Amino acid sequence: MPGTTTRQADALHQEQETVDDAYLRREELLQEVEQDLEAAPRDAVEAARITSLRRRRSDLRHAESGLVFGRLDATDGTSRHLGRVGLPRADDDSEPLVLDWRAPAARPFYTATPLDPQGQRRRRHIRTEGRRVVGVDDEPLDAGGSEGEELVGEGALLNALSARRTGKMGTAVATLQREQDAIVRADSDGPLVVQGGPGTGKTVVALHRVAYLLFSNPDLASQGVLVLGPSRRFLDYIAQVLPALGETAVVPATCDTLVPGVAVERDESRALAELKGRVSWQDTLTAYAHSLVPAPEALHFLLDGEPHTLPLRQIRRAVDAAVSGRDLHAARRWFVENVHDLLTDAVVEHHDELLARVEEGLEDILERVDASQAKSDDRGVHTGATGGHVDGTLSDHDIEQLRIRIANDRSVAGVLDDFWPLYDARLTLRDLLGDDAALSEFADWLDPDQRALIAGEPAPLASSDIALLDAVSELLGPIAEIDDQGEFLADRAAARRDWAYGHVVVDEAQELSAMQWQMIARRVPSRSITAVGDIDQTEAAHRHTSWEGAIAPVFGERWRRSDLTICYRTPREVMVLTGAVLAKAGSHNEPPRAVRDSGFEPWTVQVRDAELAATVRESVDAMAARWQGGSVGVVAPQARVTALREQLPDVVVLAATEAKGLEWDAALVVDPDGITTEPRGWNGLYVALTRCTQELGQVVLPARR
Ligand SMILES: Nc1ncnc2c1ncn2[C@@H]1O[C@H](COP(=O)(O)OP(=O)(O)OP(=O)(O)O)[C@@H](O)[C@H]1O
Repeated sequence: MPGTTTRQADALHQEQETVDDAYLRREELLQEVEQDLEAAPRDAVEAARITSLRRRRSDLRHAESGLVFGRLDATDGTSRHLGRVGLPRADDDSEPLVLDWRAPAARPFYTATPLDPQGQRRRRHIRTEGRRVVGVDDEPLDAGGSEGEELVGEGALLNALSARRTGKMGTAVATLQREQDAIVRADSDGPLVVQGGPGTGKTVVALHRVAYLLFSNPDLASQGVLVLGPSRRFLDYIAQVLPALGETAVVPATCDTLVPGVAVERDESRALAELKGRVSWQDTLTAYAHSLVPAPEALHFLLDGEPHTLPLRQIRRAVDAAVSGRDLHAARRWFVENVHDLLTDAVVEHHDELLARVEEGLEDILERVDASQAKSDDRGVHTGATGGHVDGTLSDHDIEQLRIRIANDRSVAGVLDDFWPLYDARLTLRDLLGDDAALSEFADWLDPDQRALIAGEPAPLASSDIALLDAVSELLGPIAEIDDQGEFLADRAAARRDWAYGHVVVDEAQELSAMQWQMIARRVPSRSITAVGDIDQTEAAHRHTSWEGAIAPVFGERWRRSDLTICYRTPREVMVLTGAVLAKAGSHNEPPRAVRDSGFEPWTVQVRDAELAATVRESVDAMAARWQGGSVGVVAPQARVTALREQLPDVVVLAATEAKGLEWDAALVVDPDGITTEPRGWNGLYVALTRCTQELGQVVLPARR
């Protein structure tokens, strides 16, 4: 229809003008920020302003794509453009040229429907390639509607979803759906667990939530946000999806990298990973750390050749006072200071006794000398702070000097070190884990075989040791105060094990052991946590089958749950296969509903072992030809991966474990039965089947006996 084409051309033209204005305005704003940044900070207020300017610069620089992606036309005749960052007009008072997607006024863009138009007449998605507007998708919101209109901006969404997958994760900021938006903007008090099946946008939601929280809660930038992902590859996503995040207040990490200066040094069996992830370790380690508090005894010191003894009674009191509510090293510091005081008192007392004895002797002599002379001497009065050096008693200053000398005395320090040594966290953990007798005392919930398994492990750290090490480090406390260093908050936070973050986001949260949850809880005293995951994709050794089982040991009842129910990745043709697989995995959940058809029926070829290699090669080549410009991936049982990789050097070949979180246009699942016999069983196959955005092929071998 020519009329439609003209209207479309007009719309493109009109939006191009806005987009051009927006890029110009962004340039101006960037220049202003650069100029402001040239001035060196003079004080703390200035320094905070500089930090916020840097953040603004980073936001502006990284908003190159998606600078403007939408428009809302209200029923009152006003309209607003939306984009990745807000762009105020030069005369700050009027409506911004572009509204930040995170601003409250932008919300109807993600939530308005014809049934609930929220004062809006039309929603427009503006598609751009670079700086060029290539399309607009309009959705009338004033035409009334029916129940069950599930998708927001359907045209733009389906367009985005059918785009080729290049291996890089795209941004979904323009097409976030209602149930996703509700989670992105949810309150951040207390733990929020988001359950979503494959392809429901859990990672998308988690990362956009970080951006939203930082925008809506400026204080968060000074506390930092920890984003925990399953792997380095996930962490790279952060830079791809929300590039501006990485530079300032966000610390990306995996559970294995959470303790600064410590890395995983070896693999471990699933049996050991499961055992060492149990929450019972928290009590075990607490009791073990407590056993390191020394048993009180009288302490003997030698100062300036003089012996001094602090009796058992005093030491017991000092130890008891020190340990209450403190970690072991803080208690030790408290105790040591207390002993320095006690020792100072003892020396002063000793000095006074000596003096008194000298005075008694002197008085005998003085009685024999002229009484008037003795009177004028006035030696019997203790003048405290001022007269000490005159009359032989110690002044406050003398006592302070004495205390300093005692605090720096090597022999005193030696006695205290012997009595209450400093503990290295790693050696302490090793001492416990490597000692069958200690394990039977402090971990009586382990049976003898389990103890032997743990005590027989080599010293280098495995992944499950990191969470145990973190718990031990917390119980011991730092040996000395740590200096905060680094220009950006993210650098300073990452360098400290004891940094208290304002919020923590966890992706693939179903994989966390109870001890890893403890490790996270320690880092966010406010418990402001967003955890996204799919309990049905659990791979970790603990194999939790419910969020209650996974979370309750650490958070009890104090957490909320939200569900994502729509699958944006995997097409309907494939998702219908997954219900049976999920049931075989023992899940009571339904797979998520697919949002679209791909038009490709999943296919299966049966081969004998001898034909496997050739069939896989052929299938991959055919898929690659069909999905040019996109991606093809192969998922196979672990035991076949090496051989397949040699045979297909140009294709990604992964075990089901490694494929979690990834997606390709086409996926070839090799030997699905073999995948179900791996430790993850049917859950592994569920992951494998849900990796494609368009086409699924399966190469099946004869059933095993
Ligand atoms: N609202 C959206 N708009 C556009 N694309 C989206 C949207 N939500 C999700 N997607 C896309 O769907 C795909 C799946 O998203 P994502 O990887 O976040 O899902 P997931 O739930 O983490 O999946 P998995 O459980 O398999 O790891 C990605 O390509 C993502 O970009």
